[in-house]
Amino acid sequence: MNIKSGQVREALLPVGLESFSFHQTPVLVIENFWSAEERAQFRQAMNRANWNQLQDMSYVRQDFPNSGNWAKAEIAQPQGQLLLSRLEMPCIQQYIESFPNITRRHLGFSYYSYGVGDCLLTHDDTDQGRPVGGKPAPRRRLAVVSYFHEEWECDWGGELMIYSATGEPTNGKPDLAITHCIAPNPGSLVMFTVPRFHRVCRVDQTAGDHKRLSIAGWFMTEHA
Ligand SMILES: O=C(O)CCC(=O)C(=O)O
Ligand SMILES: [Fe+2]
Repeated sequence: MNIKSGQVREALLPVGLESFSFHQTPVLVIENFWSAEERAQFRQAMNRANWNQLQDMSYVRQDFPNSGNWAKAEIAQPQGQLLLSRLEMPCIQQYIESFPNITRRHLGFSYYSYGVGDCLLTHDDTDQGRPVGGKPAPRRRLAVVSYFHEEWECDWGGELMIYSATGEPTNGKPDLAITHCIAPNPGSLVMFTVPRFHRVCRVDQTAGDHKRLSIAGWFMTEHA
Protein backbone atom coordinates (compact mmCIF):
# COMPACT_ATOMS: atom_id res chain seq x y z
CA MET A 1 0.00 0.00 0.00
CA ASN A 2 1.41 3.39 -0.99
CA ILE A 3 0.47 6.29 1.20
CA LYS A 4 0.64 9.66 -0.43
CA SER A 5 -0.02 13.08 0.96
CA GLY A 6 -1.74 13.93 -2.32
CA GLN A 7 0.18 17.12 -2.97
CA VAL A 8 0.42 18.23 -6.59
CA ARG A 9 4.07 17.32 -6.21
CA GLU A 10 3.44 13.86 -4.85
CA ALA A 11 5.41 13.10 -1.73
CA LEU A 12 5.37 9.83 0.12
CA LEU A 13 4.34 10.43 3.68
CA PRO A 14 7.40 10.09 5.87
CA VAL A 15 5.40 8.34 8.55
CA GLY A 16 2.95 5.45 8.60
CA LEU A 17 -0.76 5.80 9.20
CA GLU A 18 -0.36 5.05 12.93
CA SER A 19 0.88 8.55 13.61
CA PHE A 20 -1.07 10.28 10.84
CA SER A 21 -3.21 13.23 11.96
CA PHE A 22 -5.87 15.04 9.91
CA HIS A 23 -5.22 18.07 12.09
CA GLN A 24 -1.69 18.27 10.66
CA THR A 25 -2.42 16.94 7.14
CA PRO A 26 -6.04 17.57 6.16
CA VAL A 27 -5.91 15.67 2.83
CA LEU A 28 -4.85 12.02 2.63
CA VAL A 29 -4.54 9.87 -0.50
CA ILE A 30 -3.84 6.16 -0.18
CA GLU A 31 -3.15 4.47 -3.51
CA ASN A 32 -4.07 0.80 -4.03
CA PHE A 33 -6.23 0.77 -0.94
CA TRP A 34 -8.52 -1.77 -2.67
CA SER A 35 -7.22 -4.78 -4.60
CA ALA A 36 -8.43 -5.54 -8.15
CA GLU A 37 -10.59 -8.39 -6.71
CA GLU A 38 -12.19 -6.11 -4.15
CA ARG A 39 -12.87 -3.51 -6.82
CA ALA A 40 -14.51 -6.16 -9.02
CA GLN A 41 -16.74 -7.20 -6.10
CA PHE A 42 -17.80 -3.62 -5.49
CA ARG A 43 -18.54 -3.21 -9.21
CA GLN A 44 -20.75 -6.32 -9.14
CA ALA A 45 -22.68 -4.82 -6.22
CA MET A 46 -22.92 -1.52 -8.12
CA ASN A 47 -24.41 -3.39 -11.10
CA ARG A 48 -27.20 -4.67 -8.85
CA ALA A 49 -27.99 -1.23 -7.36
CA ASN A 50 -30.94 1.03 -8.19
CA TRP A 51 -29.46 4.11 -9.79
CA ASN A 52 -30.96 7.61 -9.98
CA GLN A 53 -29.78 10.19 -12.48
CA LEU A 54 -28.89 13.68 -11.26
CA GLN A 55 -31.55 15.26 -13.49
CA ASP A 56 -34.25 13.17 -11.77
CA MET A 57 -33.16 14.19 -8.23
CA SER A 58 -34.60 17.68 -7.76
CA TYR A 59 -32.87 18.47 -4.43
CA VAL A 60 -29.43 17.41 -5.60
CA ARG A 61 -29.91 19.05 -9.00
CA GLN A 62 -30.45 22.41 -7.30
CA ASP A 63 -27.21 21.98 -5.35
CA PHE A 64 -25.23 20.96 -8.42
CA PRO A 65 -26.30 22.87 -11.54
CA ASN A 66 -24.38 22.36 -14.81
CA SER A 67 -22.94 19.10 -13.54
CA GLY A 68 -24.07 16.79 -16.33
CA ASN A 69 -26.18 13.81 -15.38
CA TRP A 70 -24.17 11.55 -13.11
CA ALA A 71 -25.93 8.76 -11.28
CA LYS A 72 -26.16 7.91 -7.59
CA ALA A 73 -27.28 4.74 -5.80
CA GLU A 74 -27.61 3.61 -2.22
CA ILE A 75 -24.69 1.51 -1.06
CA ALA A 76 -25.66 -2.12 -0.30
CA GLN A 77 -25.31 -3.20 3.33
CA PRO A 78 -22.48 -5.77 2.90
CA GLN A 79 -20.43 -3.23 0.92
CA GLY A 80 -21.14 -0.56 3.54
CA GLN A 81 -19.95 -2.94 6.27
CA LEU A 82 -16.82 -3.83 4.32
CA LEU A 83 -16.04 -0.17 3.74
CA LEU A 84 -16.49 0.66 7.41
CA SER A 85 -14.37 -2.25 8.57
CA ARG A 86 -11.56 -1.03 6.32
CA LEU A 87 -11.99 2.51 7.63
CA GLU A 88 -11.44 1.53 11.24
CA MET A 89 -8.36 3.74 11.46
CA PRO A 90 -7.25 5.55 14.60
CA CYS A 91 -6.67 8.76 12.60
CA ILE A 92 -10.35 8.89 11.60
CA GLN A 93 -11.64 8.24 15.09
CA GLN A 94 -9.22 10.70 16.66
CA TYR A 95 -10.25 13.42 14.24
CA ILE A 96 -14.01 12.88 14.69
CA GLU A 97 -13.72 12.66 18.47
CA SER A 98 -11.76 15.92 18.60
CA PHE A 99 -15.02 17.89 18.18
CA PRO A 100 -16.56 18.89 21.52
CA ASN A 101 -20.05 18.03 22.76
CA ILE A 102 -20.96 15.33 20.25
CA THR A 103 -24.40 13.85 20.93
CA ARG A 104 -24.41 11.34 18.03
CA ARG A 105 -22.16 10.13 15.25
CA HIS A 106 -23.43 9.51 11.70
CA LEU A 107 -22.11 8.06 8.44
CA GLY A 108 -23.48 8.24 4.94
CA PHE A 109 -21.98 6.67 1.82
CA SER A 110 -23.36 6.23 -1.71
CA TYR A 111 -22.30 4.83 -5.06
CA TYR A 112 -21.67 7.32 -7.88
CA SER A 113 -21.19 6.84 -11.60
CA TYR A 114 -19.85 9.68 -13.78
CA GLY A 115 -19.82 9.33 -17.55
CA VAL A 116 -18.75 11.63 -20.37
CA GLY A 117 -19.81 15.25 -19.65
CA ASP A 118 -20.41 14.70 -15.92
CA CYS A 119 -18.70 16.76 -13.24
CA LEU A 120 -19.29 18.29 -9.82
CA LEU A 121 -18.84 22.04 -9.58
CA THR A 122 -16.90 23.63 -6.73
CA HIS A 123 -18.46 23.08 -3.30
CA ASP A 124 -17.21 22.62 0.25
CA ASP A 125 -19.52 19.76 1.36
CA THR A 126 -21.27 21.90 4.00
CA ASP A 127 -24.45 22.99 2.20
CA GLN A 128 -25.95 19.74 1.04
CA GLY A 129 -26.95 18.17 4.38
CA ARG A 130 -30.69 18.16 5.03
CA PRO A 131 -32.32 18.67 8.46
CA VAL A 132 -33.70 15.40 9.85
CA GLY A 133 -36.88 15.36 11.98
CA GLY A 134 -36.75 19.11 12.69
CA LYS A 135 -33.15 18.83 13.92
CA PRO A 136 -30.30 20.52 12.07
CA ALA A 137 -28.43 18.29 9.62
CA PRO A 138 -25.46 16.47 11.16
CA ARG A 139 -22.19 18.22 10.46
CA ARG A 140 -19.99 16.66 7.84
CA ARG A 141 -16.51 16.41 9.32
CA LEU A 142 -14.48 14.08 7.13
CA ALA A 143 -15.14 13.36 3.44
CA VAL A 144 -14.22 9.94 2.04
CA VAL A 145 -14.06 8.97 -1.63
CA SER A 146 -12.74 5.83 -3.25
CA TYR A 147 -12.58 4.76 -6.90
CA PHE A 148 -13.73 1.35 -8.17
CA HIS A 149 -13.51 1.45 -11.99
CA GLU A 150 -11.19 -1.03 -13.66
CA GLU A 151 -9.01 1.54 -15.37
CA TRP A 152 -8.67 5.30 -15.73
CA GLU A 153 -6.50 7.27 -18.12
CA CYS A 154 -5.24 10.81 -17.52
CA ASP A 155 -6.92 12.04 -20.70
CA TRP A 156 -10.33 10.96 -19.48
CA GLY A 157 -10.50 13.86 -16.97
CA GLY A 158 -12.53 13.37 -13.78
CA GLU A 159 -9.74 14.59 -11.48
CA LEU A 160 -10.64 15.61 -7.96
CA MET A 161 -9.37 19.16 -7.42
CA ILE A 162 -8.96 20.41 -3.89
CA TYR A 163 -8.53 24.09 -3.03
CA SER A 164 -7.60 26.32 -0.16
CA ALA A 165 -9.50 29.55 0.34
CA THR A 166 -7.03 32.45 0.18
CA GLY A 167 -7.98 35.93 1.35
CA GLU A 168 -11.44 37.41 1.40
CA PRO A 169 -14.26 36.36 -0.97
CA THR A 170 -14.92 38.71 -3.92
CA ASN A 171 -18.57 39.19 -4.99
CA GLY A 172 -19.51 36.39 -2.61
CA LYS A 173 -17.17 33.98 -4.41
CA PRO A 174 -14.26 32.51 -2.47
CA ASP A 175 -10.74 33.20 -3.70
CA LEU A 176 -9.33 29.72 -4.31
CA ALA A 177 -5.92 28.19 -4.97
CA ILE A 178 -5.45 24.56 -6.04
CA THR A 179 -3.69 22.52 -3.37
CA HIS A 180 -4.27 19.01 -4.74
CA CYS A 181 -5.08 17.51 -8.13
CA ILE A 182 -5.97 13.88 -7.55
CA ALA A 183 -6.37 11.45 -10.43
CA PRO A 184 -9.20 8.97 -9.80
CA ASN A 185 -6.82 6.04 -9.88
CA PRO A 186 -8.50 2.66 -9.49
CA GLY A 187 -8.44 1.53 -5.87
CA SER A 188 -7.39 4.89 -4.40
CA LEU A 189 -8.86 6.16 -1.16
CA VAL A 190 -9.04 9.92 -0.58
CA MET A 191 -10.03 11.55 2.69
CA PHE A 192 -10.16 15.23 3.57
CA THR A 193 -11.49 17.42 6.33
CA VAL A 194 -14.70 19.42 5.77
CA PRO A 195 -15.28 22.26 5.03
CA ARG A 196 -12.85 22.28 2.10
CA PHE A 197 -13.56 23.52 -1.42
CA HIS A 198 -13.22 20.88 -4.12
CA ARG A 199 -14.70 19.82 -7.45
CA VAL A 200 -14.72 16.89 -9.83
CA CYS A 201 -13.41 17.84 -13.28
CA ARG A 202 -15.69 17.01 -16.20
CA VAL A 203 -15.20 13.55 -17.68
CA ASP A 204 -13.81 13.99 -21.20
CA GLN A 205 -15.22 12.60 -24.46
CA THR A 206 -12.09 10.47 -24.68
CA ALA A 207 -13.46 8.33 -21.82
CA GLY A 208 -16.00 6.88 -24.28
CA ASP A 209 -18.19 4.40 -22.42
CA HIS A 210 -15.92 4.22 -19.38
CA LYS A 211 -17.58 5.25 -16.12
CA ARG A 212 -15.86 6.89 -13.17
CA LEU A 213 -17.24 4.65 -10.41
CA SER A 214 -16.87 5.84 -6.84
CA ILE A 215 -18.13 5.50 -3.33
CA ALA A 216 -18.28 8.83 -1.55
CA GLY A 217 -19.64 10.00 1.77
CA TRP A 218 -18.90 11.46 5.13
CA PHE A 219 -18.25 10.86 8.79
CA MET A 220 -20.56 13.29 10.57
CA THR A 221 -21.26 14.51 14.09
CA GLU A 222 -24.46 15.74 15.72
CA HIS A 223 -24.40 18.32 18.49
CA ALA A 224 -27.02 19.39 21.03
O1 LIG B 1 -15.92 11.87 -6.62
C1 LIG B 1 -15.12 12.61 -6.08
O2 LIG B 1 -13.91 12.58 -6.32
C2 LIG B 1 -15.62 13.63 -5.06
C3 LIG B 1 -17.11 13.61 -4.87
C4 LIG B 1 -17.63 14.76 -4.03
O3 LIG B 1 -16.99 15.74 -3.83
C5 LIG B 1 -18.98 14.67 -3.44
O4 LIG B 1 -19.72 13.70 -3.75
O5 LIG B 1 -19.34 15.58 -2.66
FE1 LIG C 1 -17.85 16.91 -2.26
